[in-house]
Amino acid sequence: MTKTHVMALDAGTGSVRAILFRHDGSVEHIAQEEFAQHYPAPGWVEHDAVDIWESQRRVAQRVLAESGVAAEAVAAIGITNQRETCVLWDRVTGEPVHNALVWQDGRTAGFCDELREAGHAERVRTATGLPIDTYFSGTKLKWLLDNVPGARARAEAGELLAGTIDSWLIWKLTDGAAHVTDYSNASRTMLFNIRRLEWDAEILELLDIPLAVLPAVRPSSEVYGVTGSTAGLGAAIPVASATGDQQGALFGQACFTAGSVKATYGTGGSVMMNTGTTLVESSAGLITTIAWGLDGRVEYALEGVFFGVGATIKWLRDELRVIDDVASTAEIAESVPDTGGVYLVPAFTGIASPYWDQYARATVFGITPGTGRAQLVRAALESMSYSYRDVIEAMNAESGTPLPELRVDGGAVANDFHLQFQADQLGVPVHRPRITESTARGAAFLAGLAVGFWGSQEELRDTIDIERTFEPHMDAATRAELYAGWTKAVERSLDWVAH
Ligand SMILES: Nc1ncnc2c1ncn2[C@@H]1O[C@H](COP(=O)(O)OP(=O)(O)O)[C@@H](O)[C@H]1O
Ligand SMILES: O=P(O)(O)OC[C@H](O)CO
Repeated sequence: MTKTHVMALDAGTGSVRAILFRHDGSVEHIAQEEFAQHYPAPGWVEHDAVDIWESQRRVAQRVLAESGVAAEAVAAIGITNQRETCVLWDRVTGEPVHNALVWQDGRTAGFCDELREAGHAERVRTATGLPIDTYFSGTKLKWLLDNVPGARARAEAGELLAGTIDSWLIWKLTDGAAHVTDYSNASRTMLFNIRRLEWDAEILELLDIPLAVLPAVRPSSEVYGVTGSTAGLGAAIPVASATGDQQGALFGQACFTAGSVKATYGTGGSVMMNTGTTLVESSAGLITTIAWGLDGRVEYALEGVFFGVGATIKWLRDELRVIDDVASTAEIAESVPDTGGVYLVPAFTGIASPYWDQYARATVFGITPGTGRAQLVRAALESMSYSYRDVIEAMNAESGTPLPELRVDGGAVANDFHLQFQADQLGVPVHRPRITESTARGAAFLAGLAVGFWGSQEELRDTIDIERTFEPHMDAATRAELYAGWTKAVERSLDWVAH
């Protein structure tokens, strides 16, 4: 049968999606499901990996059924996923030995302190491009091996497999035939040497992690296997790409040349700059990471990451319950001229780039008797723009070339108020593409390239169109004054943590 579509599976932090892309890069259909978040203790965040798999399988089946596209017409499946989240499972039964520890989970803070105090930070950063932080998978995997009864012995006996969500999904999709990850996901584990392109034996020893549990590291665009009966899709479809979602978005926005940048606003978020085949070290709190492995080589990126982005908006809805739905926040924010001096620092699970403090917690400053829901909602939305400005200024300083414009994507870019404020705070135009699921678009193209559905990545560039550009309007004095307030609020937050 003629191949007409590629399916992307986007396993995000808050929801999973299956998206069918046509050959011209347009979207045929999207199926999406949210899944449960588990908070077993303050600062701990877990997902049930079986839940993720079941939801992912359901949306894959649904996207075919609802669109009427035959499974045989799907040229390939590409995976893109929340990164760092760690699963450990039994290689025979396929049962996870514990809930997955999510990237937001901070339970390994004490061990991270020990590693830093023992002087390992520089060695880890040089090898992996990462600061020692609870965010990355390495200490999560150690926690599972140390704390799940019998896990370490079973891992050493070769009975258990570990991986990030891409590995877990590929293993399930292929009926256990492939235990692999790609370079971009491997580079988020704090266990992978991004210079030598192999698991780092010294760090594995330091964290007491047996090599036998880890997946093989493969290019981001390659046929890893075909879908089996567990997936229930009705055809053996090649599983042909894996990419961490932020790197997927970099690819999906066609940021193929060194110096090109995109910003993604999901549950968490990221600003990422392609640095080509050059591994650039940051002295300003940015991460050095692998963008993708493709065409026989890896390319690198500089990244600033954010833990509290769309998660902050969901917190207003689910925990504080001051809004009914996230989409209403734009109108609520616009109902007041400003926040009245209120700043929300969204450090719910610590602060990442460029400050890196795993003990920071969210704070709200500047509350007065007149502060109400609208000011708080507006402060939450504005916090995204300020955080991204922090990182983009660091990138500008490091690259020596100020960013002329910003391409954005992810769920929260549906919010016009937010993008206007982002343009105002950066002082450059912000471009929103028509299809804001860039992560999935990247995964689809990487998969399509592996099976010859698309002939070159340049074809992707031609399929992107800008739906709206937000031009900066704010006067320089207001822009500076507002940002100065943010800077003070972040400093105070960090001080509070220290004392
Ligand atoms: N209109 C909106 N305004 C603000 N935030 C939004 C809006 N729509 C969605 N979001 C946020 O976007 C996030 C979902 O984005 P998505 O890219 O799907 O994330 P993920 O891949 O992490 O699941 C949610 O956290 C939600 O709060
Ligand atoms: O699921 P998202 O879109 O919030 O992305 C999460 C990041 O990959 C975490 O590093």
